[in-house]
Amino acid sequence: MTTKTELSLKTLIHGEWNVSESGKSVEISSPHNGETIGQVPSLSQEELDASIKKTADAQSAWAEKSIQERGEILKKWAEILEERKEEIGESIMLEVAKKRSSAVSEVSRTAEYIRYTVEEAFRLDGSVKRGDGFKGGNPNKIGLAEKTPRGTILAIGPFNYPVNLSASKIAPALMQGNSVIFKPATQGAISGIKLIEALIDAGLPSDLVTVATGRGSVIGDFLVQHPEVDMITFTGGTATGRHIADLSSMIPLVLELGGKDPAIVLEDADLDKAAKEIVAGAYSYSGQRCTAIKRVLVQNEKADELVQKITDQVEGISVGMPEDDATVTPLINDKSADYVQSLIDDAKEKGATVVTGDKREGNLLYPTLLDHVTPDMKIAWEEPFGPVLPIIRVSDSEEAIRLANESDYGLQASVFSTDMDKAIGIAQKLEVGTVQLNAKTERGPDHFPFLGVKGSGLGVQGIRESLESVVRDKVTVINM
Ligand SMILES: NC(=O)C1=CN([C@@H]2O[C@H](COP(=O)(O)OP(=O)(O)OC[C@H]3O[C@@H](n4cnc5c(N)ncnc54)[C@H](OP(=O)(O)O)[C@@H]3O)[C@@H](O)[C@H]2O)C=CC1
Ligand SMILES: O=C(O)[C@H](O)COP(=O)(O)O
Repeated sequence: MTTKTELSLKTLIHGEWNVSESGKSVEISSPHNGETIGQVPSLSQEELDASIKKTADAQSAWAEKSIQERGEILKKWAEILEERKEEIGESIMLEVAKKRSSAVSEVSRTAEYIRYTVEEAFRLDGSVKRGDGFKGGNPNKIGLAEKTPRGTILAIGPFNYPVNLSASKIAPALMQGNSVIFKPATQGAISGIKLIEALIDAGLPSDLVTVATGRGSVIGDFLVQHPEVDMITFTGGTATGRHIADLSSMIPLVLELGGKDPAIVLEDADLDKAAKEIVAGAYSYSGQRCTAIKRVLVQNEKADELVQKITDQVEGISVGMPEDDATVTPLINDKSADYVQSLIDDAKEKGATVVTGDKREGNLLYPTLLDHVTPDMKIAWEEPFGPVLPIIRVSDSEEAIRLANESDYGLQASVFSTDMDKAIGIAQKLEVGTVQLNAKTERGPDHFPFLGVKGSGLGVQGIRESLESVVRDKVTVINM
């Protein structure tokens, strides 16, 4: 069902589907075969400015609708996405070279996310306080602390989950009565437009969303600093996140950024289980997941055995094209592949052993396992976003904890041990958002809080947490 016809897509601007007034567009090609899939409008600052104002103006009427009415539209959105999952999945597959089955399941996962968001929003309430709860306070004062929308939310998504990580920002924002400026990743923008088409088809008033297509390097700073933007929720690289944090002023930010998740394997671990989880965690979607396992810290005594078990599995990973449902597919672009290759080359020059892989065809990198990686090598610290896993051998759990925490990142970590007390003790010392005991690092289930510390982020996502992030308190005091 691969679409060979080029699409000339319109974006949602001024409440209508349109191209850019300038006639400019950005061409989108498939990472795995270079074929042009289509063009998305490259919007100018003037166009964006007018559309953002219109979207901001539409917000108060939306907030006045009942939560039931908003929920009905979002539930319909989920239903349409489920109906269109093959078509939208195809688009994800072509745009970001994600294997077909994962691309389709990303759409179903998104529909579930939206449904849960609607249900969870019904359960969130404000609070009532009596004035005499504070010493010297007056019982005749009753404070009603309601949750009110922040206004207009700028949602910026990454390429690797162009539908799921966009909807997981847009759905909570709309459900809570906000309007949305959606900046999709350019590589992923076609899928992002299809996501919003489904939303408008579900009955959302079209001026409530502006889809800000165009390169982030051209329009990003303008969007981030726009005075009508009341909050930014962003997923992407740490450098971009820091840049956004520096530019924006006096507005709340939620940032989900990069990671360098370690898998700590203790001498008493079940090595078969650890190897299976580590391989799935490190190489799925070619390692292009913020939550991918990006280094293994294993105790010396068990390192040889673990490396052998991991190698056996890595050599069985399917490598190829997303249409064939291969696990490892070409990376998002040549630049990314060059960077991953440079990390491999640096490690080799400094004495690491290539156990398997280190083979490249254009931007297709074969799954690579590096052993005897040491802290002087870049790959011990930098985030590759590709299918390469470094093994760092450690003498004890204290060294593993120290190396884990010396990272600039702090998204997730895994601890493999059959001694739960010991594993929990280590988990408590790790400076990360989430620790997985005896399992790979991953975001789901999606209603769990999801956060990174240090260079991995700011604020919390998850369903309840995302809903809470897009509202603020509004207090009315009844003076009886
Ligand atoms: N912690 C998490 O939950 C996740 C983190 N990530 C991280 O994201 C990175 C890979 O994703 P990638 O898409 O390449 O990340 P980028 O940071 O390159 O881009 C993310 C988004 O930001 C936009 N952007 C670029 N410049 C600006 C700017 N100046 N102002 C505002 N927006 C801008 C991009 O637009 P454009 O595409 O047009 O450049 C894109 O929509 C990895 O580091 C990964 O770890 C990814 C997924 C999840
Ligand atoms: O972008 C990412 O990498 C995701 O947030 C991770 O999600 P996953 O763990 O479900 O792949």
